[in-house]
This record gives sequence, structure tokens and C-alpha cells, in this order.
Amino acid sequence: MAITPLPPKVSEIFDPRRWRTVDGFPDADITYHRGVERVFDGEEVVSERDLPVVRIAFNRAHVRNAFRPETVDQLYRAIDHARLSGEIGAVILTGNGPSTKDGGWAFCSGGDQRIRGRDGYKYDGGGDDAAANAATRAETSRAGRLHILEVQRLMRTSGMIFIGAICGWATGGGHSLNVLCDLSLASIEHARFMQVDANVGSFDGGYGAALLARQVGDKRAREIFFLAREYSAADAQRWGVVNEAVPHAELEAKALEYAAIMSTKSPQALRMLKFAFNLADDGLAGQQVFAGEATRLAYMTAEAQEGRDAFLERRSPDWSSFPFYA
Ligand SMILES: CC(C)(COP(=O)(O)OP(=O)(O)OC[C@H]1O[C@@H](n2cnc3c(N)ncnc32)[C@H](O)[C@@H]1OP(=O)(O)O)[C@@H](O)C(=O)NCCC(=O)NCCSC(=O)CCC(=O)c1ccccc1C(=O)O
Repeated sequence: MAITPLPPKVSEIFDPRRWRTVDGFPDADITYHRGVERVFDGEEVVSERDLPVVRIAFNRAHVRNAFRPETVDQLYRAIDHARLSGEIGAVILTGNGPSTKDGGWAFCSGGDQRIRGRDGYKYDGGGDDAAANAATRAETSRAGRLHILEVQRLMRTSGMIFIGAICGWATGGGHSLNVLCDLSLASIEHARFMQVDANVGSFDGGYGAALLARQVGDKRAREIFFLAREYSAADAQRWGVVNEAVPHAELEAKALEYAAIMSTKSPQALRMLKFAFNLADDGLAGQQVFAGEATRLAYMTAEAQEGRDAFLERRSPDWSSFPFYA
């Protein structure tokens, strides 16, 4: 059993003793850690075991954790890595902080407005002029310019449970990411919510608006978008935008507690429940995700295996031992 070095403290409320750095992600715009249980003998770690939880955090505190295309690529890659490992039940999505510039905290303030061009957000070096655009077009079109929406879909279709740990501002696309989280916690002292999309000529008319209306009710969702007024962690809890408002210092510990509780539950049951909650709102895409999992379960039965074996053995399938459940 490997014992890994304690990671650097990436955020004021990040506890290095409870995490290890995930190898292969030397990204600057996000940080990515795997949860561990370490047993200490004084200062010395005597044993360590991986837990089924990861922490993915925006790491651009100087701009209130606004995302640029590179951030979105890195975020997508980390989530996908966790998903494909088959070892992760919960993802804590948060922001590192505070800003060394002014001490401000942010979960995420949405798209980085400094690199927003006429047709979307630009990769580094891709300005609004034709020459720069030509140079970056292939890269840009590969990943998509509003590809935070791809992250939203990945969050929705992955069986992992996303826990938003809202440590500061959640605005614009960051507000939407909180809406997308399956569960959310907000820092009483620092979490602040404001759906500013309409201030800057943007509109998340997908999950960001429709799912919000599911959570807070239609009139309240319209108020949040149309008036773009700031609201607090307490408001967010009262309105159903987050599950709990907790003291800032306890935010990440509480998120880990949620993950630990869920790790005592059946992974299959949690996955099927998540997809069942999503099904109606996601239409046929939601039905496809739910049905995909149902098919996976069916493949594990003797009945489905009889169908496969009969084909491979060039005989008629014998269904006689399988009941008609009704
Ligand atoms: C977040 C604020 C309310 C915080 O206010 P305050 O604490 O007073 O701090 P400031 O002094 O304003 O900011 C500190 C520092 O950070 C810079 N900054 C903050 N936010 C951004 C940002 N989003 N982009 C770039 N830079 C930002 C700010 O300029 C300061 O820098 P200095 O150099 O120190 O001056 C407040 O900052 C604020 O309102 N920020 C802007 C929020 C915003 O407009 N967000 C974008 C909304 S639009 C969006 O997110 C679209 C996203 C998207 O891709 C999308 C597209 C299509 C469909 C769906 C989506 C989707 O929403 O997902």
C-alpha cells in the first residue's frame, strides 16, 4: 500500500491530510485531488487508503474563478477521468481561495469576460482579429466555444453524485454549475449568489434556467434571472438552491461527510436514483441514460446471457426457466 506525500494546501479551507494529488493533471486552471483516509502516528502517516470521492476546484481566484476555454477543457478531463476510473461515487466541485489580490472568495463567476469574442470564448492567443481566429479555429471548433454546456451534460449523465461546495460567489455560468450539482452546500460567511447572465448579454436557457425553476419555483427563478439581484447562503437554503448553509471553515469537511455517508449506500441504487430524478426533465436523452443503466443490469442476468450464448452457439434460446414477472 503506497503512502503518498501530503499535497500543497491549494485553498485556505483545504485539508491536505484528507487528499492526495491525482497524477497526470498538472493543470493550473483547476486542481484535482482524490480523497484518502490516512492513519497518523503523531506526524507520521502509517497507512493510507483511497476513498471513492474526488475534489475538483476552480483555481483562478484572481478573477473570482471565472472559466476560460482551457479551464473548461481541464474540468471536463478531470470529471471524465474520475468517471472512467469506476472508483468514484462523489465529486466535490468547489473553488480555491481566497484571492491573494483582495481576499475575495468565489466558487465560480462564470465565463471569463475578458476573452469573450463575438462568437464565444477564445483560447489563449485567439483574439477577435481574423488572423488569430484562423490560427486557433481548428482547436476552438474541436472543443466548442460554449463547451461548459458539455461539462453540464457530463455532470448530468455521469452516475457520480456532484456536491457543490459553494465557498464564495456563484454567478453566471458558475451559478448554473451549482444548479447542476446534485447536492450543494454554501458557506454562510462567503457564499453569494447572483445570476448575472442578462447583465452581460448571456443566457443559460438550458439547465441553468429550467432546472433552477424546478428547484426554486417558476416565479422565483424568473426573479433570479430578470432582476439579477444578489442573494445569500441563507436565501439559497430557504429557496432550495442549496441543501445546507454551513460555517465557512466547515464547508469542505461537511462535503466530505456527505460523500462518506453516500459511500455507505449501494452505488447501483444511487446511480439509478440520480438518473430517475433526471429522467423526466431530460426527455429522451434522460430516458436513454436511464435505459442504458437498465440494459447494463439486464446484461448481468442469466436471461440476457442465455440470449447471447444461444447466438454464439448457433442454437435457439431456451427462455423456459425465466419467469414472466408481472
Ligand atoms: C463575481 C462578482 C459579483 C464579484 O464581485 P466583487 O467581489 O466585487 O469582485 P470584482 O472586483 O468585481 O472582481 C475581482 C476581479 O475578478 C475579475 N472578474 C470577476 N468575474 C470575472 C469574470 N466572469 N470574467 C473575468 N474577470 C472577472 C474582476 O474583473 C476583478 O479583476 P481586477 O483585475 O481585480 O479588476 C463580479 O466580479 C462580477 O459580477 N463578475 C462578472 C460575472 C459575469 O459577468 N460572469 C459571466 C456571466 S455570462 C457566463 O458565465 C456565460 C457562460 C457560458 O459559457 C454559457 C453560455 C451559454 C449558455 C450557458 C452558459 C452558462 O452559463 O454556463
